[in-house]
Amino acid sequence: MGPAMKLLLVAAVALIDADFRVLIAERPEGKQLAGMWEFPGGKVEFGERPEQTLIRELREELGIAVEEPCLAPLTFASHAYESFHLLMPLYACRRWNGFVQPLEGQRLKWVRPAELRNYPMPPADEPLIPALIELVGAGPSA
Ligand SMILES: Nc1nc2c([nH]c(=O)n2[C@H]2C[C@H](O)[C@@H](COP(=O)(O)OP(=O)(O)OP(=O)(O)O)O2)c(=O)[nH]1
Repeated sequence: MGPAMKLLLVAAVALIDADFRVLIAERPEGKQLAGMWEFPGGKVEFGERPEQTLIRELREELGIAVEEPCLAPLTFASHAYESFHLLMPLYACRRWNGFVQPLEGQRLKWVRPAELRNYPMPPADEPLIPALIELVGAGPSA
């Protein structure tokens, strides 16, 4: 065993629209992994369940309201970054209230799962793409 590594729990969600596209957001300048495209979400705070984290983050970051039964577990990432080990459940969500807005100034894109590979994503995210393709299909352009 190597030195003890901090385990970081982050909840993420693939919002899926009526055209079978998935929402990704660009990580802003100044943050770790800046310029990479990621799924909305964030760190699970003390006392939170991952579903509560997502409901909170989706309200804060995108201005939409999601109900817990609409968050379906899809897959997860387990990835060793240099200074922590990321454990990141990825949920899928097709229903929400309100319109997605970039409330934190982040760039947003709706993309077909098969096109996710055209966007630089954090290394933890790449293994998650096949599960999304499987779930919603690659789309007509693939
Ligand atoms: N939300 C999200 N985070 C991801 C993904 N892939 C991935 O490696 N991460 C990592 C990046 C961060 O280290 C961590 C998420 O933390 P965060 O977004 O809540 O926090 P942050 O690094 O922006 O820092 P902070 O200022 O909010 O503390 O998980 C992803 O698809 N979505």
